[in-house]
Amino acid sequence: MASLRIGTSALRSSIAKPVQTAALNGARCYSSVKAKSLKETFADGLPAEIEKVKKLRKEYGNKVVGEVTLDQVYGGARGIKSLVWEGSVLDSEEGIRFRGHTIPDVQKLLPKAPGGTEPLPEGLFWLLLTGEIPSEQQVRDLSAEWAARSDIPKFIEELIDRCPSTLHPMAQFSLAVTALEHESAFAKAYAKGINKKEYWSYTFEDSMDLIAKLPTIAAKIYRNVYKDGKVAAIQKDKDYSFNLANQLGFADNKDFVELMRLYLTIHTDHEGGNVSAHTTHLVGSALSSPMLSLSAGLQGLAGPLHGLANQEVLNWLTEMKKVVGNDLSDKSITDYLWSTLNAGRVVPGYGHAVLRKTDPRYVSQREFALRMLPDDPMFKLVSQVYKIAPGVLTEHGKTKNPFPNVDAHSGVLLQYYGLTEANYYTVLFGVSRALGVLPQLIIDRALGMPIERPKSFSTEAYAKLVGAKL
Ligand SMILES: CC(=O)SCCNC(=O)CCNC(=O)[C@H](O)C(C)(C)COP(=O)(O)OP(=O)(O)OC[C@H]1O[C@@H](n2cnc3c(N)ncnc32)[C@H](O)[C@@H]1OP(=O)(O)O
Ligand SMILES: O=C([O-])CC(=O)C(=O)O
Repeated sequence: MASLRIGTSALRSSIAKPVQTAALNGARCYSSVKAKSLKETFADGLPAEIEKVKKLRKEYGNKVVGEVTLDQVYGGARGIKSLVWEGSVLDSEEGIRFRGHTIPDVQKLLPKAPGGTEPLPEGLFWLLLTGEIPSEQQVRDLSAEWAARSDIPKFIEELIDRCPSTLHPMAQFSLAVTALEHESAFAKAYAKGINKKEYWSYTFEDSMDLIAKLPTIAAKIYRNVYKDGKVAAIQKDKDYSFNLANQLGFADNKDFVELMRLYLTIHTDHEGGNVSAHTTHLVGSALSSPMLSLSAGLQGLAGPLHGLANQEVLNWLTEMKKVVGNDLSDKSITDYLWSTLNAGRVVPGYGHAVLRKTDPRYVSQREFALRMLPDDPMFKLVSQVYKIAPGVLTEHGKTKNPFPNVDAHSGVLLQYYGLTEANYYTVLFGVSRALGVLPQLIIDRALGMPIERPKSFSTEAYAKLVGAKL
């Protein structure tokens, strides 16, 4: 472990040098381990990526990729192609593919922990950033590197300690991530004045530091709000998900640790247009640091139509259980669904802006539940809602997608293992989402993506544009 620490600090100090040297220095420091480092892998692939985009734009830059209707402008920009996102693409019928791989693919292909069954999210981070499936050694090295970078500054701990327990965990989380700005190598280097070509290297270092520190921050919030405030130290020889589970206080159950590995893998990335990804990208496009960019993304994730829906689902199911008791008949669930809809509320965990079928992230969690907790009463309730809700929502006639999304299932798995505090759930989603949005931020800086600035018009101006008289 000592050699790793030397490796990390040397890697950090190397970032003031030209990009290629920095990457090679990083690799040399890990030479005892042999496997090619993540930074080196990314740096090696970068010239070809830059060339690919340059060529595409030179040869096809003036091709039309779509048209925009007035309804799309007023309809939340649904379907408008205007973003570049390399890590994943979402198909409305099939669901997410990470660099071309489906969820069952990554469950099969990505390295697991010794004796484990679920993929390690470290591997998905590697895949999203480089497009390559990492070797087992590369994933072990990444776990070790994140563990080595995990210490959080004392003032961040004190900041979290000063938050009232009534402040929502997501507000505490984004507050702490914002305050990590203090540690940003990118912001410090930019203030000194650096060449644009070096932006990605500092963004990489900040992203690695940020990800490494999230479990301790997330656990501190959980332990402060719901337990005794004490957080276990990071175990430097363990993987990221084990450490998060351990710091939360649940690692004595190896099935919960496996759940964390699955959870942190599938919640990472959902192409670029969702609120948390788009916000992180947008804020980052102004060259705000990864810390400020992620914090903004987390604040979007904290909305009930986005990530917070997983909290809403468990609270809604708990309320439903109080009303229906053990009566899980079709009629009883149908009536409850209609009572929600007739109250002018949405059915949380159902519907999606892009998906038109059951979310494969829901399916993978359902499969986990069928294996691990088939008789849990709350899982039975979730299954019965899955059977009834699509029909009710179709009859209701509003939602374009009556099927469940990822958030319809996650809380039920967490509560089964004793993590029952629903208001905390979105923090776990946020830890995972960091692993999805930060690779793109590094790619944005490496490709020299510009500040984002779409055009807006007033209603009067649009009316004029379409030839309408108001
Ligand atoms: C990680 C994630 O972010 S996954 C999404 C998590 N969010 C939820 O589960 C919340 C419940 N679902 C929803 O509110 C929506 O389906 C969203 C926000 C996910 C997608 O929104 P949209 O793309 O606008 O959905 P859509 O085009 O189908 O909406 C049309 C109408 O159906 C309604 N609708 C959509 N989903 C639902 C639902 N689950 N229950 C009731 N009504 C719904 C919309 O509110 C809208 O009503 P309106 O015309 O009165 O405004
Ligand atoms: O894609 C979306 O709009 C929402 C979603 O499921 C996610 O961000 O994971």
